[in-house]
Amino acid sequence: MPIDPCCLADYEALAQELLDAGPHGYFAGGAGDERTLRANVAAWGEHRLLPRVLVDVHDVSTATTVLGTPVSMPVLVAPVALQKMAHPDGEAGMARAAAAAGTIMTLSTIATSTPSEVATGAPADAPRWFQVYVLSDRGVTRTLVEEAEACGFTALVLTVDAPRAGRRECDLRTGFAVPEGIDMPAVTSATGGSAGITPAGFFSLMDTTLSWDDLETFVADSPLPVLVKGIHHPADARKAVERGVAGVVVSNHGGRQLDNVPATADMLGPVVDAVAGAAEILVDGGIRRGTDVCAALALGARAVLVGRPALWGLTAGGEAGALQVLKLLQAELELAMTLLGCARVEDITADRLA
Ligand SMILES: Cc1cc2nc3c(=O)[nH]c(=O)nc-3n(C[C@H](O)[C@H](O)[C@H](O)COP(=O)(O)O)c2cc1C
Ligand SMILES: CC(C)CC(=O)C(=O)O
Repeated sequence: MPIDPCCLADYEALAQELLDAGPHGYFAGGAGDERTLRANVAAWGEHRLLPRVLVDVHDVSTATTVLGTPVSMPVLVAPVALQKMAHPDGEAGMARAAAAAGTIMTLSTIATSTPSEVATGAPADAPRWFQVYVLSDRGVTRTLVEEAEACGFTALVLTVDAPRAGRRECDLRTGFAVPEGIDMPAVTSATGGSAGITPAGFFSLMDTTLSWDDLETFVADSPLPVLVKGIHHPADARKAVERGVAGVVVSNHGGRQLDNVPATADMLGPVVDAVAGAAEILVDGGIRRGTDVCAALALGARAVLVGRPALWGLTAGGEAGALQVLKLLQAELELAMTLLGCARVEDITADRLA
């Protein structure tokens, strides 16, 4: 790496230097005018933190649990497609980095590795989640989910905010298509090949009829806990909980789907209130600092996920780079907790918001 990155933005700059315009635009870009993409980052900064002093902070721990699973910190790796396009280490490298950091990695349906390749390429006992896109060819989805269950993934994350791709103008400008040699097994199973496919191409595989009844059946049939990802409206969070989900991920897909929706920092509180403790609430979008993690927890999230930051680390240094990013966020979180007067994650409550 050309410089010693000292914050996540440094990794972002490194990733931009290393990637061609097409892949960079796909990874970095958002929908439309990218208002929501920018708002996601900015809005965490609007929730100001209010320290309490003279608290014993000689021994601060970022450890917590998510759905009962112990993790080193309330920061998980979000599902991100096409990771071998960032670095040959791909999803297995990301899974090893998450395991080394003591946290959970979520594997995308549109990954460049199968669930079993990831499971064999990373420590067997590390917790991993599998993100589910329901494709029109439901047999492809079922086979992938069964493979993930068989090789030890511990939860399913059903993404519900992406029946089509948002209007991603970076991809239109660069004419982005998946480069030769990058295979997505799910796409290949559904179509016979994945060379040269565009974002519109892979989104055309989605089952756009997906409904609340499907969610109910999916949860009832799943041997694993199910989280639903892409919830914006508090009433939808309640409906998901009524159908038995174990967790709700407040997410606008990193500003990549419908532009002009609120920042996730602003959607979180109403969802927390609506769910009232009946399921764990996670949030993603724009988390770039340990202080952002503190704000999310103070607003009632159990944990956050990071998408692009982990990808910048992977781009910059493969598995080692992704691990550095996760460790950096953990160190920032530990420092923020110390200065906020919170020795334990459960001490980060609404009382610490200005
Ligand atoms: C390049 C890229 C690919 C993504 N692929 C998926 C995916 O396959 N499945 C999914 O549920 N979300 C996907 N997401 C959304 C992320 O899981 C997450 O919601 C988002 O990145 C969070 O915002 P952040 O990047 O600001 O952390 C993707 C995001 C990016 C940036
Ligand atoms: C391959 C896509 C379906 C992945 C995705 O969710 C995205 O690009 O945001």
